[in-house]
Amino acid sequence: MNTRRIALIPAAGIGSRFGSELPKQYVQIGEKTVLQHTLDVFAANERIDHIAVVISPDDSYFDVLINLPHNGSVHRVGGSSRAQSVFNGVNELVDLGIATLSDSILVHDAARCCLPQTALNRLLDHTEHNYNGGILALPVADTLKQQNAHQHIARTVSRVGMWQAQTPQLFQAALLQRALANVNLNHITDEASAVEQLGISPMLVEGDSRNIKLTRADDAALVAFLLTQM
Ligand SMILES: Nc1ccn([C@@H]2O[C@H](COP(=O)(O)OP(=O)(O)OP(=O)(O)O)[C@@H](O)[C@H]2O)c(=O)n1
Ligand SMILES: C[C@](O)(CO)[C@H](O)COP(=O)(O)O
Repeated sequence: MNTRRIALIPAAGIGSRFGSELPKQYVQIGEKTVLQHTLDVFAANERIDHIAVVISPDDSYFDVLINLPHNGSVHRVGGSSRAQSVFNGVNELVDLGIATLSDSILVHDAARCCLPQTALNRLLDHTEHNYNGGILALPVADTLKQQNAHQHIARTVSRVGMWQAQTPQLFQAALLQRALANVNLNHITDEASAVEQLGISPMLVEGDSRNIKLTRADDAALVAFLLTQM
C-alpha cells in the first residue's frame, strides 16, 4: 500500500510564556509570521504529501495572516492542551479521509519554525521502515541538577543516555490514535510519551540545535537570527 507523509502542526496554543498580544505563532519574525515559516519548511519538502494545521475553534488570525500551502488544510479543532489538539487533529484527518490509518503523521510544533531540511530528511530516512515511529531529539549537553523543595540542589542526575525531545515526532496514524486514546491528554507533553505507555520504544533520531521552540520572549532574537541562516 502507498503510505503518505502528513505533517500535523498544532497551532492552537495561547503562548502564555511568550507573553505577546497575539498568540506567538502569529507574531512576525523577519519576513513572515512564525506559523508561516513553519508551514513553508514542510511545503518546501517534496517528501511531505500534505500539511494539516490545527487551530483554535475561535481563532480570528489564521485567515488574515496565513497563506496555506497548496497541499494544506486547516482544522478548527484545537483543544485545551497540546496533546488534545493533536488527538483532535489526527481524528479529523482520518474521519475526513485526508489520512488513512497507515499514513505517517509528523507532528511538529508551530513554534519550532527553524527546523532545518537536513533534520527533517534525517527523520524521514531513519523511520522509513520502522513501525515504532521516531522523533528528533538531542543528547543532553549540560550537567543535570534535581532540585529540593527550596530550589537548592538535591542531587546531580547522570546525563548519560538522556536526550531532549524535539519535533517532528513521526508515527503511523493508527498508532498515534491508539496511543493518544490511552493517556490523560492533560498530562503528556509529547506524542512519544503516549506511544511509550503502550510498551513501544520509538526511535531517537539526531535532531538539530537550531530546531528550538519559541517559548519565551527572549527566544525571539535567536529565532530571528536562525531564520536568516536557513
Ligand atoms: N492547547 C494547545 C496548546 C498548544 N498547542 C500548540 O503546541 C505547540 C507547542 O506548545 P507551546 O510551545 O507550549 O505553546 P503554547 O501552549 O501556546 O505556549 P504556553 O505553554 O507558553 O502557553 C505550539 O505550536 C502550540 O500552538 C496547541 O495546538 N494546543
Ligand atoms: C513536544 C515538545 O516540543 C518536545 O520537546 C515539548 O514537549 C512541547 O512542550 P510545551 O510545554 O507544549 O511547549
